Amino acid sequence: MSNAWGYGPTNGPDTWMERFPNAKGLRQSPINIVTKEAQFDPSLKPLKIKYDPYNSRDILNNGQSFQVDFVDDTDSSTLTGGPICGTYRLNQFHFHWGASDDRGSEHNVDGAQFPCELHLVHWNTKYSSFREAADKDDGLAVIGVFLKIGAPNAQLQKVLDALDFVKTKGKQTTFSNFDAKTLLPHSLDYWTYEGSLTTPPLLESVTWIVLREVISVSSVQMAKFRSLFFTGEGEPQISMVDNYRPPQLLQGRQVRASFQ
Ligand SMILES: NCCOCCOCCNC(=O)c1ccc(S(N)(=O)=O)cc1
Ligand SMILES: [Zn+2]
Repeated sequence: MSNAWGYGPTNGPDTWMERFPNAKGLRQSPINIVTKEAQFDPSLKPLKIKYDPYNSRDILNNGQSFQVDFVDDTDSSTLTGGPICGTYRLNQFHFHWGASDDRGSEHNVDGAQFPCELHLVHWNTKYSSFREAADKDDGLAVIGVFLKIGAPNAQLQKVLDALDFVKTKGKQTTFSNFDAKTLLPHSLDYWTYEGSLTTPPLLESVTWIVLREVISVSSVQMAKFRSLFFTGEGEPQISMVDNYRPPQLLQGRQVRASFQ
């Protein structure tokens, strides 16, 4: 397993194309969003987000990030409207962050990086499961939310308090009754483009929906993210930081805006 992909000097994003040919695909993510080149599309609908706290299940350190998993066997936590057709179910959310506050997000805006980026991952219910949807052109929709250094975020703190129990790879613990909607900013204005998973297998199946408005996170809270480890219990500790893929080529894709 030593050749597993990761974010280190020998298994990081620049090596991924060796085992995951999608890395050289034409709809890879993340990207740098050049705001002046994003075209307002009046046909884009408002996002409709309905999350039921009852569906939150557990929190897991998967060795690349940590994720909060949701029970997705009913349509009780869904994304509809926006650029997508049909109903997509919330499967999990997770984050990407840096070793310091000057980097960490995957998408950039006009060349600027944020210290952290939240991804809420949804799958198209025209397919029978996340796994079946994961490699379809219209299989997944991910909402990206930037975190900016500012006031402490009380809703985020509920997630961060659980990190003490999932410090190392493979650890998980129950995480119930969490309302993911409380992590969203007031405005649901967004940019959208066709892209991919930002980690191997880099499947080109994601409609990206990146929110324009940021949510806040304090520097102390960012230090909590950095207290996790990529490595498993009993292994030499490697801090879980800089778990982000840099921006990829646009390859002629259009980024649309839901706002003027
Ligand atoms: N293992 C072969 C089949 O793979 C199925 C899909 O990959 C499953 C694991 N990866 C993910 O679920 C997954 C989900 C979201 C993102 S991201 N960062 O693009 O939001 C990246 C990865
Ligand atoms: Zn992600």
